[in-house]
Amino acid sequence: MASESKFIDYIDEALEKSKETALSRLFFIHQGIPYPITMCTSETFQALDTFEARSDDMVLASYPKCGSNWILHIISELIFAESKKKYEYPEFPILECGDPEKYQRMKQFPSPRVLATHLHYDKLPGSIFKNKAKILVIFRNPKDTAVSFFHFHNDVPDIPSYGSWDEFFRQFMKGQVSWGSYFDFAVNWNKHLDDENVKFILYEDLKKNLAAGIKQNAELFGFSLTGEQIQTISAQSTFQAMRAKSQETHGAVGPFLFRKGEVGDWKNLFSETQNQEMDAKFKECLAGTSLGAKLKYESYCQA
Ligand SMILES: Nc1ncnc2c1ncn2[C@@H]1O[C@H](COP(=O)(O)OS(=O)(=O)O)[C@@H](OP(=O)(O)O)[C@H]1O
Repeated sequence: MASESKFIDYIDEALEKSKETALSRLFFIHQGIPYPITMCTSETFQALDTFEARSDDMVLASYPKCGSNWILHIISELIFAESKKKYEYPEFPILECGDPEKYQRMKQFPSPRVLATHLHYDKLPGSIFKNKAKILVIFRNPKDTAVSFFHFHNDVPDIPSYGSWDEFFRQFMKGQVSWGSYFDFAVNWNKHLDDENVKFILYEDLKKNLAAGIKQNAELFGFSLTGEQIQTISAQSTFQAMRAKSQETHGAVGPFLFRKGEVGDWKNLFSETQNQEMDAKFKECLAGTSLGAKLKYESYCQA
């Protein structure tokens, strides 16, 4: 039965498709990047070229498992605080997921529209830049990102599982997971973090100081909120608060999506060899870069 939430309906449909999909058949490649056939189609990618961004669209760009649902929640609370109207997602918020007609329907949606995406920078529709939509780029340290990704596959009963953490790690390092390589995604974004209309936020910073992160997001998207409103949103955006409501907000997958919400969980899975391999990859791709410094790798991945 269809629920009241488009969000939950979409997730349930994707889970239903996942049940019949073996890991070996999960991906299709579009412009060199693997995407899950349960969420993306080449027809939708083709239609995405016709998507017209607006200058007041709020674009949330992240690699999977870096906290997009957290930021989506914060943004909808910011909209609620200012408009007093609950922000209902008229479509599943990941821009590249859904049926090809979604971009036609989106033309009718009132502003502001909130669009999340896991697309790499160079795969984003050109109208986002042409029409100067604001983009918030969310990053999380690669070790916790990989661990979160692995658990999502292996904990959710209907999503194809990997044989072991070691197998997942090998595929993650090769970029043969949904939405491709974390490191390609990062290298691509590294050149654009100082572009006009682009702001960066780090999962670990948000975790350390939620109120400051919420304030920063509010400023980027032009919300003027009181300190009290920021505190209220902070209380509703903690991991515990979001996990407690996750079934209501995200359906059956909720408790798996809001799994642990910690920094440093990688220490429970990474072997010494895997640590060395990822440290070397980080060095090769990001050492000495602006994003490399912003990720605070020594603090979050080596301490
Ligand atoms: N409020 C809050 N505080 C701290 N951490 C949070 C919060 N909300 C979501 N999360 C954690 O974000 C991870 C899921 O990331 P995404 O939402 O980007 O996942 S997805 O790619 O859209 O499937 C996933 O990380 P792990 O718990 O490590 O698996 C979520 O728990």
